[in-house]
Amino acid sequence: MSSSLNLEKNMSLLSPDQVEIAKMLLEIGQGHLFQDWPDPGVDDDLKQTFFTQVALLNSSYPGGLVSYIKTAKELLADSKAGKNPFDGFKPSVPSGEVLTLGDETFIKYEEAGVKQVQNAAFVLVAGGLGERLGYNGIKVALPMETTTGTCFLQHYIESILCLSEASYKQTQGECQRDVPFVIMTSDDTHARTLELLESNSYFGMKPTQVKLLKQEKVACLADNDARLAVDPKNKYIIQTKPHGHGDVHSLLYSSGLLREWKEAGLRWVMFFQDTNGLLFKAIPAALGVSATKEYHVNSLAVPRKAKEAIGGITKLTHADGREMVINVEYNQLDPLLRATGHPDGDVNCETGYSPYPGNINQLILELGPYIDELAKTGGVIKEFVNPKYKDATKTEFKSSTRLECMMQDYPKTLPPSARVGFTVTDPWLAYAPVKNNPEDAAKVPKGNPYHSATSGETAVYRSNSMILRKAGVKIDDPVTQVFNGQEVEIWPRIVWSPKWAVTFADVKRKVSGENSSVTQKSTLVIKGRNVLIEDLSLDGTLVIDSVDDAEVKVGGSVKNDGWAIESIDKDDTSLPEEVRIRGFKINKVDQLEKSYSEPGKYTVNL
Ligand SMILES: O=c1ccn([C@@H]2O[C@H](COP(=O)(O)OP(=O)(O)O[C@H]3OC[C@@H](O)[C@H](O)[C@H]3O)[C@@H](O)[C@H]2O)c(=O)[nH]1
Ligand SMILES: [Mg+2]
Repeated sequence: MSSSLNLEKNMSLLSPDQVEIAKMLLEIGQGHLFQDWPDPGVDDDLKQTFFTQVALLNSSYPGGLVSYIKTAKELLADSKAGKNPFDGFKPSVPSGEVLTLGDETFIKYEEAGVKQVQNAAFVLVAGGLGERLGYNGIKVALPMETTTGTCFLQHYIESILCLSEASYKQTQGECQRDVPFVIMTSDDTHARTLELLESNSYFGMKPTQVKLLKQEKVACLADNDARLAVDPKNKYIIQTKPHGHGDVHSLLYSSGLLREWKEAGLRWVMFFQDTNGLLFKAIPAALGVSATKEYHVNSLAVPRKAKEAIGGITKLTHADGREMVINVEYNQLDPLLRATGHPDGDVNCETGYSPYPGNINQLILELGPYIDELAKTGGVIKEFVNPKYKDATKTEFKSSTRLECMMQDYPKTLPPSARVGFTVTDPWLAYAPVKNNPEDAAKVPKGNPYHSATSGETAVYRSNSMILRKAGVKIDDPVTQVFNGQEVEIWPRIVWSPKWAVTFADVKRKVSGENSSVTQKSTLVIKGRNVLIEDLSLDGTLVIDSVDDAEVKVGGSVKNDGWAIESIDKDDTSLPEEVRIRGFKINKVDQLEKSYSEPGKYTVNL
């Protein structure tokens, strides 16, 4: 009563739109928001800010606040009742396409995939703050490895550019379009992402080729009645929190981009996450799988260690016959298994891995069916709520909560006829995210991936070393070292630019001879496009660069003191944060640097 009285007294301050909003708030049980509003004349500016915020919360959510609160009430009631979202479903292990780098099938899919890249749009979800990592900058600005210092965003953009170039080369004569690249940002990341792009000339992309879509936060809920939570310090501000990466679907839909892409003849939308230096090694082959198997949805997966913080791809079969292959998020897999006759829950099987493939949240959707589905749903993804209750009565929350959604839940609303599949790659090939801070990473169970800056970087060297091995180079075994309390394998620091190779076929073409070798302490950096390695023996550091029109054949023997990986103290505040979160730095003692700035053919015997 007092709330609506307070509101009524303030009516004269409100525009007709604001009056509508106020009425709507009362109708959906949000009268408490006006409870302590003073008479007109006091805080009038703040009251205007309040309505501006509510209008934004209302317009940025499909169906507006009415729909948000309605869903919130339902989900909060389910949560209170302890209802299992997978009630009635039995999990089993699905079968998918398994790829092994370098074998015939892999090469075949890679080739098919490269052809399709020109028909793809790439979408990076990068609105997350990275709370678990605790890094102060945006995650896409972090160096993917510190041998060259290339940041994630640069690597992603160069990979997309080089892949699309390779795609046109394979299908000569067809028109060349600029492959679209969308980045979903949030208030936490938007300005800094734009700044990173602008200060680096978009890393070689055309600014028109890159679109930033900013997701808005959603309103927080204070209690089981879905009453909106206000800022404890300012009653005119509603608390907000991120809604999750699932927002990407409604944003793409409402932006009109999907239609534009369809009209331009595109066929695929590829989604990926902010920090995974390995991802592009698997993208061509995975896209090849999508094209060959005509998958509407293809999720990339890697073998998963039990309890690893990655979702498990699971086949769910309902008692009523419904079936779906879907990600079960890492916090839900164990309870689901326990509730359905697997008393040990989320455990490894005889392979040493969980039988459920690990979702790396790299999704390839076929554009046509994707648009059709979104036309039905408006891009709304099934949400969930995860309140932390004060006690077992579940009547009060420890802090406010909100609805969330995940992009990989997209297939949940698909009809049974939809072609949903997944593709599993080698564990070392496709996934090494940077998510955990050093303290938490050091606590990860032995044998499980750390998902830290330390493991993210060392995984790049491991993967490149393994790939060169497959291409016939003799690569020394790694040594085990401990940085920031994590035991990691240190392989030779081999890094190449996407210009040099975006597929395994590229690597094979550029490496020849039976006698190439790289010792464990070595660093090899290949920047030039047409650098051919033939019978090169490396024990130290070699950096090769060349202009695009130069072809440089490199062989012979290089020996120098090279670049050393050195331990640093993560608490040494005189070092940059990017270095401290790794626990090591590269000490560049000595190197051989070769650079070819004029077009031509060169044969170098070092
Ligand atoms: O609101 C958000 C939240 C997150 N994100 C982005 O979404 C991506 C993933 O976010 P997180 O790192 O928090 O995701 P999580 O680690 O919790 O799990 C995610 O990745 C691993 C998979 O196995 C999981 O199934 C998937 O949910 C990041 O690129 C992040 O920037 C948004 O763009 N908006
Ligand atoms: Mg998260």
